[in-house]
Amino acid sequence: MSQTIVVKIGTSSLTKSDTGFLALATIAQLVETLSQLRQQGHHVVLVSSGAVGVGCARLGLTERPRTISMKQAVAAVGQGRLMRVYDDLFSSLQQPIAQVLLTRSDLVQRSRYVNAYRTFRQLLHLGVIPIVNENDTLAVDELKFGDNDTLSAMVASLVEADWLFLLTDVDRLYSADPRYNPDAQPILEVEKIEHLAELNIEVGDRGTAWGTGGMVTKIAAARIATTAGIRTVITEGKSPQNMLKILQGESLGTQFAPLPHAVNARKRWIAHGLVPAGKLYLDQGAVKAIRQAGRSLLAAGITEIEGEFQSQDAVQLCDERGQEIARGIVNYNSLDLQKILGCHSDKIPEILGHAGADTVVHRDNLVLSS
Ligand SMILES: Nc1ncnc2c1ncn2[C@@H]1O[C@H](COP(=O)(O)OP(=O)(O)O)[C@@H](O)[C@H]1O
Ligand SMILES: N[C@@H](CCC(=O)OP(=O)(O)O)C(=O)O
Repeated sequence: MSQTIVVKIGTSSLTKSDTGFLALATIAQLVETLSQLRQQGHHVVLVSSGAVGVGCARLGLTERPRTISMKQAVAAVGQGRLMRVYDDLFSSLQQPIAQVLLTRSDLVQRSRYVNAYRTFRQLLHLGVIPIVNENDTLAVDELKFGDNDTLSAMVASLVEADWLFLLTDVDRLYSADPRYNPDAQPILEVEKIEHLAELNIEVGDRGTAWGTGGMVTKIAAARIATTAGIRTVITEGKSPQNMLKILQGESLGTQFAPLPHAVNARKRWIAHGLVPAGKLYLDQGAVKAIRQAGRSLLAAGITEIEGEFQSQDAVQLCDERGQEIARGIVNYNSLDLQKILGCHSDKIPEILGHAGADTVVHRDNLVLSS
């Protein structure tokens, strides 16, 4: 059966850690594996990091740039070279590819999100492998994916993928960073992403010198993807052919099972496409009504708000401890909400001087966090 497969490969797998040069054997194997998946009839998207790493190698820089302008300039050098290598290798296997550079803002507006979806579907329909990266050269700091693990999960959700493979320089997730903890235990399967906290996994604060985010962002990506009904696998980048075995049912890497009841496309956009502009703190009753009974949020259940936002912006709904329990589109701006929080809905017209929506966040615009 034809499946949609998104594969993300990190800088740590694409380049040699000692020289920064391209890991050509790995890239060739990746290209062969992805072409094979296409020949088997699957739809394939590659999310490839490496623009900054390859750009640095090209310019003879020995460490990752620190300033934004330098990083953006270096990425412009590296992205072109990276695509040239991919195109040479894929062309020798008669596999057409396309470059898709995304910025976070491309997914915030619903119409642009839907437009991106249509472009991906068309490329996949044509049998092309889109190669995606963040548009590092133009992305602005306030509105960035920041790491390609998150980007790949959002792309997987956008294209309604069945699988997300995160290829990295470790063979799977461990109970702690195996680089510093020789006793770290391998984790083979995560049945429910909500149970991950119980495993007490130590992820450190970052990955390799060239990677961005380390395991933290891979786990965040798994959270986004599994919520969208996508099976997610963390596995070794230097053996991309293992993906074929995993698709045949072999237990390699760490596999995160998809949630059985994936949220619909619009709610996925609310949860991950939109960037929250504020926080609403809820009392226990409201948390229970939203979490357990699937109700809308009313002004009466809000105890405090944070941030300046407009009506129809996305906001985080948090419990009393500040833990996010859901996200949604708010029906009031922050100034009005400040006046009506804690009040019964009947009192809203009197307080504001005009009739407002009955709900602060309607349940159709509200998505529970996993
Ligand atoms: N619990 C953990 N299990 C496995 N690896 C971990 C863990 N915590 C941190 N890491 C580190 O994450 C690194 C991979 O992340 P990163 O360097 O960002 O790779 P990539 O370039 O593939 O995105 C590994 O090399 C490893 O040192
Ligand atoms: N967009 C950046 C990569 C960002 C990133 O997440 O890197 P990595 O952790 O190596 O996957 C680049 O192409 O260099």
